[in-house]
Amino acid sequence: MAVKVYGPTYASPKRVLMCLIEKEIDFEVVLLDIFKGDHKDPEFLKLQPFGQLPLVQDGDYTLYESRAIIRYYAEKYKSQGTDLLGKTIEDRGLVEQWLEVEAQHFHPPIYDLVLHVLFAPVLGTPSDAKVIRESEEKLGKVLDIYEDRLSKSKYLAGDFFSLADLSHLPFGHYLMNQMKKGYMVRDRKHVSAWWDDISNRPSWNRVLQLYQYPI
Ligand SMILES: N[C@@H](CCC(=O)N[C@@H](CS(=O)(=O)O)C(=O)NCC(=O)O)C(=O)O
Repeated sequence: MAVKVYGPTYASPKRVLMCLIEKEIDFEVVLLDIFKGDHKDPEFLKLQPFGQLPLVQDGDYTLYESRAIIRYYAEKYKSQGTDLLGKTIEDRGLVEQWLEVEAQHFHPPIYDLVLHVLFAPVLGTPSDAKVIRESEEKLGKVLDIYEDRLSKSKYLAGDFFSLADLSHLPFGHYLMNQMKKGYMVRDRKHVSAWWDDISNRPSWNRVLQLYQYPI
């Protein structure tokens, strides 16, 4: 039975879709419309009490939190498709480190930029120039650390593409495209080369081809 992925058009679920494609795992999707409040429907909340996307259903097994889901499938199907976790426990430690860096340091400022630059005009919520300025400054400092790391290592965890790199694509795509802030990457030579490498993977282009972002 195929894995069911809820909310494929949104950014966080795209982490899951790319992982499933890299691991050659069949999936089907359930389209939901956040702007219509589908994710706050009582029936959905029974499955995902935080009312966020993605959610996956794999038979009787249900999982949410995109980074937990990609770790689960990368481990469950370690010997199938692309190895996204590295070969040694030391590799794995670095994959986990950079996954956490993405969640704790890269994601918060970029998420604030997405909300205040892209979603605010559509939702009629405030677009706070101070938040935008501070988020860009925070993200710039994070990308400076990435520039140093990627001057010594082709990918974040080492010489292999991993979940850590994959996890950056859905919101990095917003930065490079819809938000028109690609200069933050292009001004950093090694980050720029890394972004071109990971964003040109056939799996990511397949995700973009199948499921357009709502904004
Ligand atoms: N930590 C969660 C965050 C998921 C999340 O924020 N999803 C957004 C959609 S997107 O920002 O990823 O495109 C959502 O459901 N937002 C609706 C809401 O938070 O009410 C994960 O990684 O799965």
